[in-house]
Amino acid sequence: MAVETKVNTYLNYINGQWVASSSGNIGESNNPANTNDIVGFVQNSTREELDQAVLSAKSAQKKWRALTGNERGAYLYKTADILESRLEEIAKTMTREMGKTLPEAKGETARGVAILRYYAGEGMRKVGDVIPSTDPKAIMFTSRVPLGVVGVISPWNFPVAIPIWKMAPALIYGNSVVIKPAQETAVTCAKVIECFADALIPAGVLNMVTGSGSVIGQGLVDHPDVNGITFTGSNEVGKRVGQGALARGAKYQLEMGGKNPVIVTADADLDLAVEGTISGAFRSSGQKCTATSRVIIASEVYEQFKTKLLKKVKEITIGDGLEEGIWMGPVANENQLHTVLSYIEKGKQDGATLLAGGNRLNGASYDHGYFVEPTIFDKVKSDMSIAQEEIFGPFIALIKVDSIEEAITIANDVKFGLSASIYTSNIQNMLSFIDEVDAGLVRVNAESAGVELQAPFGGMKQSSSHSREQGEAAKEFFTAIKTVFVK
Ligand SMILES: NC(=O)C1=CN([C@@H]2O[C@H](COP(=O)(O)OP(=O)(O)OC[C@H]3O[C@@H](n4cnc5c(N)ncnc54)[C@H](OP(=O)(O)O)[C@@H]3O)[C@@H](O)[C@H]2O)C=CC1
Ligand SMILES: O=C(O)CCC(=O)C(=O)O
Repeated sequence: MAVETKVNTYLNYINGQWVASSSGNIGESNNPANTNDIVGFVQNSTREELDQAVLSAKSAQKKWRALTGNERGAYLYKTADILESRLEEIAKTMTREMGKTLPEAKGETARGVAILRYYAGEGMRKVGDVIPSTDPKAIMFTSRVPLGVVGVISPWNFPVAIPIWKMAPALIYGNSVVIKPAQETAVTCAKVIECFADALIPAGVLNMVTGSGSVIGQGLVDHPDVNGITFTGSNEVGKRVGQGALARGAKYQLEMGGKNPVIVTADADLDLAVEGTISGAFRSSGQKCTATSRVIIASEVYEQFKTKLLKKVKEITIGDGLEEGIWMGPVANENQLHTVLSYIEKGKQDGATLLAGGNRLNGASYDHGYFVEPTIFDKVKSDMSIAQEEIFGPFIALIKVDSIEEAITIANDVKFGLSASIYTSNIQNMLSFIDEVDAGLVRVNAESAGVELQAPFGGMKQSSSHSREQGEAAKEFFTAIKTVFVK
């Protein structure tokens, strides 16, 4: 619950109470479109608060798991209704806190509502199978039990959808939760938690502790009473989270980076491909793990595609995402800005040609924000760092190829394997791509970003811990299977 001051201060939510951190230390959450705008103050918490949250989650979980799935689902339905009634306000907070445009933020909040309803319904679906035993007098079946306390570590790029797609399945299957959201978007997360609190979720079942990744995030990873950790964020931190959880035998799930390719073949509908490239690469300022970052184009249509792409990129309006008519907002923070600008320099140094963008935007409404132009590099080789490393900004690399085989080889020539897309009208191209591309999400004649909540989501190679989130797949992580033999 917010404390009424001029700029609200957001508290931790522990054991059903909104409480300040004993550190007395609060941090500012700023608007990346205008850093003078303070969105709220959030707690920089200590390990003690984390311990209290885990303790209350542990004791509340026993009663929570004893409820029927239907009863747990009722809390999620109620939370969904409350979130829906606050959609506009929470979406605006999201735009102010991390920069994506208001229509995108509204879409994401609506997606949060839909995810809650999906998992509320999951409380009424089957949890096991009957398996024939070799003993004719026995019955054998599987059942599922919750893990216990689940730690959620979430990033700033989807501040409503990602926390919800982790918390909702954790809760419906009978786990209790401690969430540590990215400090960057802790205000938006606090508002989501308010919706659960207003739905009267029992005390201790859901807890939020804000603070730094190295203290609260690492604390969750190391805590002996946290039985499962679900993480989305960078590869570097994700690997540390996985290693920490593995070291003490906790279950873990990691969703990390991408370097997602779009292949454009000679027979593709080029207008459609350009539209999908622009949307996949530059929506949310390219800050999606599923964003397009490499465009691999058949030599026959390379120049034609490039001309159409350059024309379309010029139409992008950049500014404060709260303003009408703005298509692309700022990047989320100063670090992101520096990362993007440094890759622009690297691209030039490595010998690629800057085709469009490449600058931080200056002047009147841009001076207090982290605005960078949509950037396109030409003549990129697959071994250049701009073609290999996740940049997480409005940045694409164009690569020319002479065959579908070469296109797929280049598409796979990175350590990531999250999402991949192809634009083609040739069925054989489609089938080869679907079969051979290393990606957890394969998209044909559609942009690389775009996830449906009822389908499994996750990557191959270093994009994930090989697990899947969302849809029914979430059950695999948030429960443990028991095989039961009764005679
Ligand atoms: N796959 C994806 O969707 C995302 C990928 N990224 C990638 O990561 C890059 C950097 O973004 P950044 O925000 O720094 O990502 P991080 O991986 O640092 O942050 C993700 C989450 O992990 C937390 N965290 C940080 N350090 C630790 C730790 N030692 N132990 C446990 N949790 C920790 C963060 O907390 P806090 O923020 O409070 O420090 C945040 O909640 C981006 O440029 C992008 O490449 C980023 C976000 C999402
Ligand atoms: O593309 C999407 O909708 C989801 C992307 C995502 O999960 C992420 O960027 O972390």
